[in-house]
Parts: sequence; structure tokens; C-alpha cells
Amino acid sequence: MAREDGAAVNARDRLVSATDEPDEKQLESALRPANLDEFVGQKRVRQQLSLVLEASRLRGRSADHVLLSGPPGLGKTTLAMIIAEEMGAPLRISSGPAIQHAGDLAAILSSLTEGEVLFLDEIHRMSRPAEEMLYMAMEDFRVDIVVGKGAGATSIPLDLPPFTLVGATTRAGLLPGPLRDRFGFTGHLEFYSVEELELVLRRSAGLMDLAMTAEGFAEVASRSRGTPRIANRLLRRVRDWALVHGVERIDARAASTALDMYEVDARGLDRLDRSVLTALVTKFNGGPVGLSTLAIAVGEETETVETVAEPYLVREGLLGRTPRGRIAMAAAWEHLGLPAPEHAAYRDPALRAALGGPDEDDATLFED
Ligand SMILES: Nc1ncnc2c1ncn2[C@@H]1O[C@H](COP(=O)(O)OP(=O)(O)OP(=O)(O)O)[C@@H](O)[C@H]1O
Repeated sequence: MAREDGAAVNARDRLVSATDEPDEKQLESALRPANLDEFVGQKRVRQQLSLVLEASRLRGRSADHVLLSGPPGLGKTTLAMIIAEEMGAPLRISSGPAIQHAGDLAAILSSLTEGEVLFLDEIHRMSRPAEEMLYMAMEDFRVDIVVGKGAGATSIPLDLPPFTLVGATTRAGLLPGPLRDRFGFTGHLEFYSVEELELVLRRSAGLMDLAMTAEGFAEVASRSRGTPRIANRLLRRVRDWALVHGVERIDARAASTALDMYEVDARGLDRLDRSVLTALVTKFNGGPVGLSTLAIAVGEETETVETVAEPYLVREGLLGRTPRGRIAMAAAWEHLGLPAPEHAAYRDPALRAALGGPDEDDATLFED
């Protein structure tokens, strides 16, 4: 669906999208921390992981299987690389969507070398037969390869060398229990604080040879939605701006001017986020309004509004989901510089009590 201004939003095109883009890979890998000491934040996961790795080194065995969960761009791939590095082991990278048949997985598993680290991104998207093969591989370092079809099919057992599986998922809840249980360690990555993102940015600016003031870092960090991948991306855009404008030392003013130009505001909201919020407040008086009505009002697909804009707006306390539809929270009016009317939905105790309750299905029941 086209927007009013004719520019359809592609989630991956957004400057503040946490998913990576193919042409970004090279730049990203140059900024990746190489060991646990360089890895900023996530203190608890880092400490626990460090213990797991140290213990397996002392036992002279490959490390336990590790499951990393959390939203995109928080460092799951980076941690998998660090695990391999710290174990002095090679790393093999694949992903759930790439493994559609058990045979795809068998091919990978049977070519692993002793101690190798196998990173499976989006592990929750693996096919069921592959997943079942993985159970046995993780537990017994063995797979049964089925040869032939129908009555003549035979299964040939194949021993595997000990390896470490690092699984990554944005949706730990979608992982079947038997798979989850086979991981010796599970680490959940949290969004980063502004202070932590400042450290990420300092390190990246050093690698990029950028001169920047403390306030400049703070400005970029506070617009980065708690996500290092976004922080690094915004930093690159600020660097471009400074280069073109002949600014040698980037301060808060330069950073904010650059990011305002890219339409990433002081809270990290971009044009799509703001248009959803503005429509909710100005066209629907702060709601409640059904998701699809809201999507039509901003000229976007329902799915785009729901999966691209909403999660961050909800996290920031700007938008609320209730069984009767979406409502603008007090912070939304404030952020847009508008006074909230006396009867604004967020003031209704019944709606407040229903916040965060069953949303999508129920919301559509109530709309239009
Ligand atoms: N703790 C950290 N310290 C410094 N930089 C980090 C940290 N975490 C992530 N980064 C940077 O953010 C970028 C994205 O990280 P990474 O690719 O590991 O995220 P991810 O969680 O695997 O994302 P996805 O799930 O989308 O693949 C990397 O380039 C890395 O430089």
C-alpha cells in the first residue's frame, strides 16, 4: 500500500531498523568486538558465558551448547563469534530458514570438525524434521541418516565429533521445550542503556577515526533505540554529514542536526513511528482505535504498523495496546507537544487496566 506521500515504507530501509542489511555486513564486521572484554554491556550474560567457557577449557572439552535470545541487533552473532574465538575453534554459520530439510542439517553436521562452533541464527525457523535430528546430535553427537524411501528406507547411524551449538532466536518462546532443554546455557540479551551505547559508539568512532565530543556520543546514543546495530548505523550517517559539512569534531549540535536531517528524532522515532503516533493523536483523539483503521490512516500495511512501528512505541510507553484498540499514552501527547484532552483514553481506568492484554485478535473484533 502506498503512503500519502507516495513512499511506501520498507521495514529494512529504515535507518532505525534493527535488522541488518546485506551491504552493511562488511562495515558491521569491522566494528564487531573480538572478545568478551571488548563486548559492552550485558554484564550478567557476559559473566555467565565467561564461566561456561573457562570451565570447558579447564575440562579440555568443547563448551556446552549455548542459546542466545533477544531482539535483533543486540549482539547474538557477535557473541557466537566471540565464543569460537575464545575456544580457539572454527566457526560455522547457518540459519534456521536455510535448513528446510533434515538432509540440509545432516550435511552441515557431518562436515563439522572436532570442537567446531556451529552458529544457527533464527533457530526457531528450522523445519520440524531438522529440529528432531538436532535433538540427537546435540545430546549424543550422533545422527541417523535415512537412505532411500518408503519400505526400502534404511537409517544409517553416523557419529559426530563433539561440537558446540550456538543457537540464536528473537523468539525464545517459540522454541519447543525439548530443544530448549538441550542447551546447557541460555542467555537473554537486553536492550542497552544510553550509557552502554555511548561506550559502543566511542569504540566504533575510534575504529572509524572520528573526532567526537562526549555530548555528541550521548546525542547519538539516545536516538539509537537501545540497539548497538542502530547506534553504529546512525554514527555512520553522522560521519557522512560531518564530512560533507566540513565538521571536524562532532558535538551534540552537529549530531542532532545530522540526525534531524535523517528524520530520526530525539527519542529515536523515525517518520513512520511519528506518523502512527500523530494519526493516533490527531485523527482519533488518542484512541482507542483498531489496528487496521490506524494503518489505513497512515497509508501503511497493518503488518508494517504492527511489527515495525509498534514494538518500539509500546516499549517507550508512547502507545498502548488494549482489547478495544490502540491508545496514545500521556508520553505521546507530550512528545508531539500537544495537550492531552480531558477525556483522553489513557486516563480511562478500565482501559489502563486492560493495557498489554490480549491485543491483536481482540482488537480487530472491536474495530470498525
Ligand atoms: N555488546 C556490544 N558491544 C559492541 N558492539 C556491539 C555489541 N553488540 C552488538 N554490537 C555491534 O552491533 C552490530 C550488530 O550485532 P550482531 O550482528 O551481533 O547482532 P545480532 O543480535 O546477531 O542481530 P541479528 O539477530 O539481527 O543477527 C555488530 O556490528 C556489532 O559491532
